[in-house]
Amino acid sequence: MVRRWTKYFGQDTAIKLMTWNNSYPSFSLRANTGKGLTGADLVSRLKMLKVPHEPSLYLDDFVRLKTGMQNVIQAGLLKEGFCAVQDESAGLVVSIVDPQPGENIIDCCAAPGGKTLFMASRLNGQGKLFAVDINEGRLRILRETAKLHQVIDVISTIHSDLRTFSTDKVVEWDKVLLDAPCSGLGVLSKRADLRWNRRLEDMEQLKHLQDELLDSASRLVKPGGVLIYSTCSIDPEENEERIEAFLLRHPEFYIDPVNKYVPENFVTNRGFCMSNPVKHELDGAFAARLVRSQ
Ligand SMILES: C[S@@+](CC[C@H](N)C(=O)[O-])C[C@H]1O[C@@H](n2cnc3c(N)ncnc32)[C@H](O)[C@@H]1O
Repeated sequence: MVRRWTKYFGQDTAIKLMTWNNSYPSFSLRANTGKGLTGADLVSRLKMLKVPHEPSLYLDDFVRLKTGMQNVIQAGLLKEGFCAVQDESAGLVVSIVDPQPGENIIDCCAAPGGKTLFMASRLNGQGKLFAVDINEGRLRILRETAKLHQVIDVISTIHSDLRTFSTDKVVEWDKVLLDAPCSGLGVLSKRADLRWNRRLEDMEQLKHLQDELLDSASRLVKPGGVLIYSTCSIDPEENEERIEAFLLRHPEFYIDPVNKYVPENFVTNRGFCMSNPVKHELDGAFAARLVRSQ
């Protein structure tokens, strides 16, 4: 991992990344707008609880906490669906999907539902969100949380392997999100276990799966529709390289630069979104927005 980061980012950034991953992680909360709440409501609850917080620099309705998560849990804010724990890097992916009321959206690797629930809250009760996942237990969590967050009415869950689900489907979705299984190398500050478990061979298998899932997800996009590919990895082989390889296999798709959807300092020179723990003090994540031509 150290060799890989030094190769891709240089020694200075590699050291900063390791320092970040070894420090105490900060958390973000998203106010549940699906229940009619706002960021201001969340801020006033946190003030009442005397939990130190600051508003997100990038997203409305998100706040950052360095400490005090135990108080938030004990006060029942998560249990009552007042807010969700969600990193801003995940919020930025939803900004790139840009869900609009009335749209037909499919989340291809949806569980446990962080992004599904945020997207559902943006539909304002109009439209449909299909949540596919291979893991039934994780889909159950998604359904339970969707009820709690009062967004279940717009969500349908589908327990399936995306690769079989997509084979006999008519292309019909306005927007298709593929939040792919990945190494998780962007979230090591919160997932200390991963740094001991990841092996180089995993990376080869993951890249193969990511290509297969991208091909499957692309079958679901209607002409003129949008495919969003995201990971919580900062590794170029799981990100830019997967998209470049996909575009060679699928010339019917082109890159829609993400400048319209996220702040400029997240946009790469190819028009992708990249959050970097060292630069943005968020989890590392990647997203590409691709449009299917007619
Ligand atoms: C990165 S996680 C998704 C996180 C989720 N989007 C969120 O925001 O909470 C990847 C998910 O892909 C699912 N998955 C892996 N292989 C799959 C496949 N072949 N078909 C469908 N889902 C799959 C896993 O079960 C896992 O829940």
